[in-house]
Amino acid sequence: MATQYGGDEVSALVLDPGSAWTRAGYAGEDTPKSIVPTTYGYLPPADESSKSSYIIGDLELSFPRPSMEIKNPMSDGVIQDWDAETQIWEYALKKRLKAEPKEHPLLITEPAWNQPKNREKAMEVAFETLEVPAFYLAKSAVCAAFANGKATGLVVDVGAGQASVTPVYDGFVLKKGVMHNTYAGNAIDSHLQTKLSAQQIPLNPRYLISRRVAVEPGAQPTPTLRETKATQSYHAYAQSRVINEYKESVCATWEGPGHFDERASAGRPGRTFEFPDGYNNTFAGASRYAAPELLFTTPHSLTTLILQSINACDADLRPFLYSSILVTGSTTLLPGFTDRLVSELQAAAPGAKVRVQAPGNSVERGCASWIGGSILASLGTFHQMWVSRQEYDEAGAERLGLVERRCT
Ligand SMILES: Nc1ncnc2c1ncn2[C@@H]1O[C@H](COP(=O)(O)OP(=O)(O)OP(=O)(O)O)[C@@H](O)[C@H]1O
Repeated sequence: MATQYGGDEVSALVLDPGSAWTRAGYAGEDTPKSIVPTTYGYLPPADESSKSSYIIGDLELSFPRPSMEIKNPMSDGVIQDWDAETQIWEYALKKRLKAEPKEHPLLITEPAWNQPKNREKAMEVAFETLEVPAFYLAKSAVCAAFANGKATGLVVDVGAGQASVTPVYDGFVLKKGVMHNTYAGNAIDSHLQTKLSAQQIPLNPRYLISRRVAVEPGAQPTPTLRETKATQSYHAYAQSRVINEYKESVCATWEGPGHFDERASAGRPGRTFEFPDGYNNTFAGASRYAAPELLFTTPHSLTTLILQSINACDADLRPFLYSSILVTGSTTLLPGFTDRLVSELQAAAPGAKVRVQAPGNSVERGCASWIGGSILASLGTFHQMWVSRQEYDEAGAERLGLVERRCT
């Protein structure tokens, strides 16, 4: 479906920058065609006459390069390094999607806690660098609600860098109820890394292995390793990829009621996993359930975040929010997550009618913000909402006011 813009029918572009993945595609489509890691490689200038360069993309990061450092332009869900982020946007839109941003309006999603200066900067990059004809910033949580056919609800998003809770009412964020913290996928990964190292599992990443030798379950692996000049940050990045695979294949959330119980989990089946260097074993009990516990047991657990968010909203809205919780973000794909969330909330708010909606399909769960942005930007009425290039040019020093006024 195309968006009416300036009398012409052109599809808008939709860009959803996340801390793990930057998703891009055409409005009206079901899924983003371009999904690029937000983590990138940085090559410093070799000498005074050369320039630094950015290495972007899964494949490009599958092997180390001398002096390439691995970085991430985001912190706290918010863009900090605009030079790098701009390169990632250009890569996602031009190289991967093969789109020409000059010809399409662009909708970008943002977290509900984004700061005005950062919003202005996103608009500046869109108009000045990507040279788009029109631009809009939409709240990720509002988009995630739309993707699930809702204009009102409590959006609980657990991704890589952060977990957030955002009340959405009639398509608008209720700002006083926005809560977020960093207990999400990356925090689970760090916990797993500590535990796996304590078990003497070497976590050799793929790039290091020149030959793998089959070993018995639980035996130390005996691969032939390559000599490389990988930086420490590249090695850590490559290890984090292995931990991610382990987590996604082995880990689960203890579904409750109550916290993870070592004895109760004793009869549960384990999961077999083989590391790239050949180490393999069947992992059960704490190896599966302990790390995801941190979502529910830290002082700032997801349950606390949700209660704080609901209690910050008007009392007459609270029952409705309890009964329209929507979970999104790929960390919520951990088996047992939704059951545990329901059980924790029922225990913490007895009497409240708790209902949690979680799309079954992993793409819908991970890409909900993008999908909602795709729906929003393809609505016939949306063309009235875009900030046009003319408005941007005319606003001059008032650009901050323009983005704050128009992209509410
Ligand atoms: N099947 C799975 N089980 C558990 N965790 C998963 C699964 N699939 C992906 N993840 C984790 O989800 C996180 C990525 O979440 P998501 O896809 O929502 O990214 P994002 O939108 O870039 O994140 P953020 O919300 O932090 O910006 C990673 O930590 C990844 O390991």
